[in-house]
Amino acid sequence: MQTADALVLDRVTKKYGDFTAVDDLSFAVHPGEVFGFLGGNGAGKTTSLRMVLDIIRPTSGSISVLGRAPGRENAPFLGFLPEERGLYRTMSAIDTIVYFGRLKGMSPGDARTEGLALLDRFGLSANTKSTVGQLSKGMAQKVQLATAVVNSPQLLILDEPFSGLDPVNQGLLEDEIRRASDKGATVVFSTHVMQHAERLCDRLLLLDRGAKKFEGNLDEARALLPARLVVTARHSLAGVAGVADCRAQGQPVDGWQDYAVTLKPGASAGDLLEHCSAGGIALRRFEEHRASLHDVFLHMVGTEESAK
Ligand SMILES: Nc1ncnc2c1ncn2[C@@H]1O[C@H](COP(=O)(O)OP(=O)(O)OP(=O)(O)O)[C@@H](O)[C@H]1O
Repeated sequence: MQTADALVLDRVTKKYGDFTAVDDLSFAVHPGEVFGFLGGNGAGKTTSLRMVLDIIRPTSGSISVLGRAPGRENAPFLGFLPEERGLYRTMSAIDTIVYFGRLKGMSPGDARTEGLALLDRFGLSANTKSTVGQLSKGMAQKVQLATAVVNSPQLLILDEPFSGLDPVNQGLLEDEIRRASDKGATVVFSTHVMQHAERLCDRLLLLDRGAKKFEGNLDEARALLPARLVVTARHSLAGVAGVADCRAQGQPVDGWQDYAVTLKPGASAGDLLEHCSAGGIALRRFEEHRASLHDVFLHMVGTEESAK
């Protein structure tokens, strides 16, 4: 196990009775990375993150958090936004943040100073003394985010942080993740919304029914899907090296026909262009369609439903 990694799961399994929620899962998150933990409903994301936080214990396997076993002594270095948001409804916003800062070993003064700065940055400076019960759901969620980052954690773990936030606050959260990363923190966040992962992640892991389907960066994820292009040519590209499939689309115009082209695994659009020019095949349009993470997810996990 590499202790230099911020987080390591080594062959971790979690069973509930006969049901395997997390299945022999291994991965490592490198220091300073923004790491996306992706999977559909019930994939095992929350279960895995709870084991990292020592809220539940693995059935087998081992976990290293900043080079140590999971446990309370990691609290000063960690930030955690749980999936179930839950704060004391009668406590004020600032007292809530100070309370969590104290739990993580901060002095009351430091926690208060940082808490006020966070509330200001999150647009809640007028609500510092409002009780959590008086805040809207999205506002309360921002207070909870503040409790996670108040101690400037080395490792920030966010479980479905975007759910329940409007688009403006989703943007604010993305900024906050980038800010933590710029300050040197390692960030792990779970989501089933691929667009956030696409914008933020250095690397990502795709989990399906408790098991790892993929670990790597975005380009590596996209390379799992065959490249697709739309090409306008005088003749079909079927038979050209690297082409798996070439289908005419619509009717030809002045002898020019649109084709949807799918390449063989490993073949690139650049190679196809070279083959066309070497073979004297005239082209009018040559557009590569980059696979989105959503496409990759559907390809790896199967159903449209699980991507929602
Ligand atoms: N305490 C428990 N007892 C029994 N089964 C559980 C328990 N906690 C989780 N599970 C099961 O483990 C599986 C993984 O759940 P988990 O909450 O980790 O998924 P998730 O990836 O976070 O899903 P979601 O995106 O829906 O939150 C689910 O099938 C769930 O029903």
